[in-house]
Amino acid sequence: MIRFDEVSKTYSRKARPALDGVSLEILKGEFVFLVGASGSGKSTLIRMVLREESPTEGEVHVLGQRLKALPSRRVPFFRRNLGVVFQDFRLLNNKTVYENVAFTLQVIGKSRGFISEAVPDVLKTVGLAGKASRLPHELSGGEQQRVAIARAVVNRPPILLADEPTGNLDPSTSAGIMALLARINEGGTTVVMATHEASIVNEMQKRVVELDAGVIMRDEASGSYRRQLASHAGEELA
Ligand SMILES: Nc1ncnc2c1ncn2[C@@H]1O[C@H](COP(=O)(O)OP(=O)(O)OP(=O)(O)O)[C@@H](O)[C@H]1O
Repeated sequence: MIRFDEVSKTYSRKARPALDGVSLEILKGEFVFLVGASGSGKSTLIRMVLREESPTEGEVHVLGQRLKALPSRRVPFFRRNLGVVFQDFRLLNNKTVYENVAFTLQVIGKSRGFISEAVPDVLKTVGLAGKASRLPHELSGGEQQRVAIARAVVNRPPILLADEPTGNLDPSTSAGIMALLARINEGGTTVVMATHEASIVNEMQKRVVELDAGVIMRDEASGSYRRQLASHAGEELA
């Protein structure tokens, strides 16, 4: 689904690399947390999957496509396969919940009939069936993030990328968003989520890829926010 082969990224020649020799394979249907300190390269990795950034060295493959070989004019079409959610929701503030979700489908040329079925369906999935005509400012933060998730998945992309999707939410609202992401993942969507929130990662026990200064220092099939020592089962390292 997603493969990084020895990928490095240096934004400017003087700076240290944001990613440094990263090799990684993410399979269909996986739920993967990207963790690591601020500046460790999580967002850079996500932006590379979207082909918003290109590697300085190495190759990125997404859905069988070698991204380096993808012509720029085909990038918008390629991105239809990728749902994206950010910390700051990025909704269109003058459009209703319904219009925010419908808009993405209009842009890619879906028929009115398709849109009028798909939008109520996905709003129901994210728990916003009764709020279709609200404007974003009439919603709580958690509800706004649900709209953003609805918009990201309405076209049923095989991959959902989430960059700190719970970063602006309180713990109980975050738990609801994580339950929603888990449900979307159970439907077969591959989810890659960058986060700083230890409790969420510890709770979910999914694959954890930890970056440190652009290097993968840990990749566990079912892990916690911090590396666990086998001899100290259950006890976290500081
Ligand atoms: N557009 C850019 N131009 C120059 N340097 C950048 C750019 N984007 C990121 N960097 C640098 O690359 C490194 C990795 O940044 P990145 O945003 O990928 O980290 P992160 O792990 O997502 O951090 P955070 O958790 O704070 O979002 C940092 O040193 C950052 O300053």
